Amino acid sequence: MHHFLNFTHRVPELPRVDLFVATADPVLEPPSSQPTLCSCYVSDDGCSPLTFYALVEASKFAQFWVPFCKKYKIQLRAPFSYFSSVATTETEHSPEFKQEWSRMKDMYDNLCLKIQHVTRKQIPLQLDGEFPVFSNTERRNHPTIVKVVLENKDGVSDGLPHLIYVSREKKPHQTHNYKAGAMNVLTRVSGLMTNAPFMLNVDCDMVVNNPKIVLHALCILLDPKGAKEQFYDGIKDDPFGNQWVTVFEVFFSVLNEALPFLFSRLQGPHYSGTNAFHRRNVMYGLYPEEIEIGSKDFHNDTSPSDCIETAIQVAGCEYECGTCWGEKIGWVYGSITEDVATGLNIHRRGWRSECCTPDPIAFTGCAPRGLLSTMVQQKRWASGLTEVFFGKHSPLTGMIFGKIQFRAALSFFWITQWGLRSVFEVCYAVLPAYCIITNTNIFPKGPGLWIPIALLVIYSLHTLLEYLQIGLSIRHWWNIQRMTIITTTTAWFIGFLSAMLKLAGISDTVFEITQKEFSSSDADEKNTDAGRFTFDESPVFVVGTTILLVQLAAMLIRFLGLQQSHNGNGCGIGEFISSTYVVLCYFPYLKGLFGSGKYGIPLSSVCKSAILALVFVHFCRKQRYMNRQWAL
Ligand SMILES: O=c1ccn([C@@H]2O[C@H](COP(=O)(O)OP(=O)(O)O[C@H]3O[C@H](CO)[C@@H](O)[C@H](O)[C@H]3O)[C@@H](O)[C@H]2O)c(=O)[nH]1
Ligand SMILES: [Mn+2]
Repeated sequence: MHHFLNFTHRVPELPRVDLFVATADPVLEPPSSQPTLCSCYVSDDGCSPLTFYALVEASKFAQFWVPFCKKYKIQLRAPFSYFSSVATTETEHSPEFKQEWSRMKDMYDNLCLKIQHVTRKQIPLQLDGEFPVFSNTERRNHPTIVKVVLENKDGVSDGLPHLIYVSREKKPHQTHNYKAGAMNVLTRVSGLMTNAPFMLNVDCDMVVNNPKIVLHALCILLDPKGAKEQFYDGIKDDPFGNQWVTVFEVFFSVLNEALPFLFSRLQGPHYSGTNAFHRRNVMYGLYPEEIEIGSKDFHNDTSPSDCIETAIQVAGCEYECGTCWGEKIGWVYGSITEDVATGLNIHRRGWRSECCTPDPIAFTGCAPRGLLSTMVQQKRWASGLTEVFFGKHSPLTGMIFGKIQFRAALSFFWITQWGLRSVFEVCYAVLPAYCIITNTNIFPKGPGLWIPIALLVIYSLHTLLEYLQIGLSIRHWWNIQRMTIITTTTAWFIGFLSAMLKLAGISDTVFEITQKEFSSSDADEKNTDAGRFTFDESPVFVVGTTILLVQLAAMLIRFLGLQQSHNGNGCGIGEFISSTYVVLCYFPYLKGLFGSGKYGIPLSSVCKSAILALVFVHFCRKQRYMNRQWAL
């Protein structure tokens, strides 16, 4: 990352950029991944001496690594990705390069080893020297820690940029607003220290893939603003549906295109929380018409270490009390998908956003690699989006009272109804089973049945073509179809329920961090886990198992002939096909019923599901009985 900033230093007429990295948990987000993105402002919500240690060590490494990259014009500057991609030593390189290359490789391996040892507690972290501030801290209870890890004192244009570690103050009973809170603290701290007119924020699980991204983005930003992300290092065929390939290919590019035939041009892609550049002024709540391009000079000449005292103040718990932070200024509070809420809030002021898609792609990131982390993430999104849907910053109010254009509002509407939609998805998933049990129908009989069948076939072919067109496999397509059914009916449903509990004032939603699963390709081959479904006792799996058991019970009832006798208009083949389709989607769960260890659904979850399924069957049959009485 350093080099971009240097790049911008070297071209004096370009404005500067402050880079924010958020990290929150040294266990789920192992710091060994962080040196890959050496950065300007690092927020550590975990208040972890480990993260700080990793940062200090990484910055030492950077002093050798960055000159090496510059000398040999290396594009992929994240050492993690650079050294794991093969074919670097062998071919037609000069002996000098080879020698330096292996020296860098040794240094990097050494760095990783050091961090690993400390992570695995093989070497205790000495809390002396730089570290005593961490000695009496708890994650949820500690004063602000601000450390200047690197400082480019003399403003050397070729030197490394400032690197600042910030762990904002936490008090046990004070809400800290998760990532949004962290970003707002960085906005203020950076405002004091460097105050660049633009800022780039990335999550700790992102890797910079194209060192020229800042230049590319600035080109756009000197007009509007850019946001775009892609994922690297995914599992083949995306078994848990996390890579969002078609979403980025289709949805984002559509949002970004000028589609002249309908209304006006869209306002641009949604802010998705990471890999985005913002104007500082936008984050300060300004409207487009309040800004005269280039009129305001953000420059300040103080050096970061002069501002530590003030920085500690603005990173304190009480600083925001009674202010507009999280409301009109900065990242918006009140939703655990702060990105959508914040994006909406920016668009409603009439700003436009734009995708920046240089070649090679600017950022690569890490998508959850297992079912458990997928569920955590999807559940959080469903809760957060539901909070936005019913909250003050909903797309509807944005359109009516703000400047969100009609079609932009529709796209926000589409995304924020994910949680609510799950209620319908669950109903649809159990409806065929209901029909089979009660011997009723939802589909027409005879030739009329061809209508829903044709719809299903057309839909499947259409989506399949979308995948094949961009070179994805049929397997990939099916994985996505299946995971769509599974996540919408389980994780989203639980997420929706927890958002409802929050709205009812019963409990609060919690930002559960997704595990960052970095793995190199050779580890992946040995790792038989890749792509296999694993389960735990989360309620998410109870919902899924219940849906499956309900279908199985319905089929059993049908085969045992326990359905009520036909009165000419009973359940037909359509309902049966639908129910089979649900079972097909839930096939990994069926295997899970018989699996053992983490590959099996825990007995307690199976029992809960069985009880729920029995209750469902019971009510179906009671319902049928009541219907019959009513008919008589
Ligand atoms: O209290 C917290 C919680 C999280 N984070 C950081 O937030 C980022 C995103 O968390 P992660 O667990 O990686 O969630 P993802 O589901 O991968 O994140 C997506 O969804 C989030 C909203 O739900 C957005 O904030 C992210 O930018 C977007 O990539 C990470 O850098 C965390 O360190 C904090 O700084 N403080
Ligand atoms: Mn993430």
